[in-house]
Amino acid sequence: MIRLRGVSQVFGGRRGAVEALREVDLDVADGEFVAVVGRSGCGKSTLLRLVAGLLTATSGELRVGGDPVVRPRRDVAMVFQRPALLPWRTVLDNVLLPVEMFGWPRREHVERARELLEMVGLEAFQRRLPHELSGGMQQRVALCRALIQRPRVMLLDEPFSALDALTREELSIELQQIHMEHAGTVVLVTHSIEEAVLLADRVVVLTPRPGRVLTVVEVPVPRPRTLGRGVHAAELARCSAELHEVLGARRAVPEP
Ligand SMILES: Nc1ncnc2c1ncn2[C@@H]1O[C@H](COP(=O)(O)OP(=O)(O)OP(=O)(O)O)[C@@H](O)[C@H]1O
Repeated sequence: MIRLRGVSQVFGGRRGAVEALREVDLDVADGEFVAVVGRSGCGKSTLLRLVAGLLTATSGELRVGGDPVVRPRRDVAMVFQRPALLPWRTVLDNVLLPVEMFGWPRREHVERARELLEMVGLEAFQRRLPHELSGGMQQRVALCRALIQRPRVMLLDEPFSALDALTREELSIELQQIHMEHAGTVVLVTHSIEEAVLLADRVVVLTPRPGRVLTVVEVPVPRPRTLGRGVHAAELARCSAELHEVLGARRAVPEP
């Protein structure tokens, strides 16, 4: 589904070039959930923006569903750290925004938008404005806005990092449910190892800038996964420990 071969990204700037990614190879299968972790500035968001077609790679090959990525695609949706809802539109109309942008018939999609809002517990809020909602509720609306596209690929760029710890856990569990029900391919950028291990089939660790794939940790735990003392807690803890070790070990290496 997603295939990166030798993908490098160099940003030009007045104070010199910044090499964000170097020769990244990565495959993400249909329906797979992959998390990307790494130190701040290692190129995680850049990687997502490349897959989304918001940026063109300096070099290398990038394909989604077999096609080279040259621009944003309708079957690839992205959710950012901030929900970026339009403040003057109701919750329902925010969810329907992609429908308008793509020129799809509104009437056929209103029911689907309501179903999505119901799925995340916001059916009673569809006529409210974004400022009447908490941060967690706003991010749920942003998830619904992405899902209305029926994307084959969801790209999530630290979607829960601005939320408090409990809301973040709640939304992680909801995201797992969404992935199980919609069976799409998901790439999640996160700073949280626990979140990555709870949600992902594989966790890709990038090196500090320039980002390269340092290692990939498999999480061989069936879903639904639970936080805390579930039957698979020991296996999830083992994966977390492995990732902490890999990321910690890199910190001990002096920067060149
Ligand atoms: N448009 C741009 N122009 C110039 N440099 C950029 C641009 N976008 C990103 N960079 C640089 O590329 C590097 C990687 O940035 P990126 O945002 O992808 O990292 P990240 O791993 O997502 O960071 P964080 O975890 O802090 O969000 C950084 O050094 C950043 O300053």
